[in-house]
Amino acid sequence: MVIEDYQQWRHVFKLDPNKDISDENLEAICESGTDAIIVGGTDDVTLDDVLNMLARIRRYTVPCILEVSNIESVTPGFDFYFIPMVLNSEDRKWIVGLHQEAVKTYGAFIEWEELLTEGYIILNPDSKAYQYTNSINLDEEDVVAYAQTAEKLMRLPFVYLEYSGTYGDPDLVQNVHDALDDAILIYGGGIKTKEQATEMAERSDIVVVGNVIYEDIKAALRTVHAVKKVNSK
Ligand SMILES: CC(C)=CCC/C(C)=C/CC/C(C)=C/CC/C(C)=C/CC/C(C)=C/CC/C(C)=C/CC/C(C)=C/COP(=O)(O)OP(=O)(O)O
Ligand SMILES: O=P(O)(O)OC[C@@H](O)CO
Ligand SMILES: [Mg+2]
Repeated sequence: MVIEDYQQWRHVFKLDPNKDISDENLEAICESGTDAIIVGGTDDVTLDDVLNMLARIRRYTVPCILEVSNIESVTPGFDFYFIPMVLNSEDRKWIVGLHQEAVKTYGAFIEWEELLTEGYIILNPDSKAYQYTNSINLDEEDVVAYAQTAEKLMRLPFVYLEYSGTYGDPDLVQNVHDALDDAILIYGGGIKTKEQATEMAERSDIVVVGNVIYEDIKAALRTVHAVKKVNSK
């Protein structure tokens, strides 16, 4: 796979290693035409579950990424490793602390070109990810400034507006998109319909669809075509 391929991605499914999915549904997800599969979750992500997910997804040609949530569950074999830095966390460990520890311990074994950093901004106070990472509440100006900090000062390839579990504010997503020049804007959270997928695809670069896979597989699959139909970035 060409390393720059991700710059063209528009739609990604996120599979939680901690949740069950049938072979039939996994095949439908992998063969859906989505651009990539992210394996990731907030808590209880184990090496066994990650390895199992990787082996099952590798039966298909779709690119497969591990979004690292803890160091114990990292394994070779993924196309990319997405590394979240939670910019609005109160606790330095989620911004750079765990990362420094991982580099200190495993630096010699890391294939750096496989790692891509995501400037995470977590916006749903009720989500597990928000609570787990001690994130803080932001107004719109703060969000835009964090996004620009990620792009202009930290030069991160991705800014991730994370509404995990709830549908976000399209105007805010649009304003963040307008404020960015180079970073790829990822939107994730609460997409359950093709209309929502379209709305967020019009305002971001990559749309992530997660939980609905486990609730309504047909609705999840419909989001792929909806996103691919949107041209404007
Ligand atoms: C190839 C190989 C084996 C070499 C070794 C390479 C190596 C060690 C690479 C790692 C290098 C590195 C710098 C790692 C970073 C270390 C680390 C642990 C960083 C912390 C990352 C972080 C901030 C995690 C927080 C969790 C988080 C933000 C998760 C986001 C995902 C999310 C919101 C998922 C949705 O949640 P879900 O669980 O689905 O929630 P619901 O159940 O409510 O839906
Ligand atoms: O699970 P949902 O709410 O679709 O969110 C997708 C993704 O952004 C979660 O990290
Ligand atoms: Mg989830």
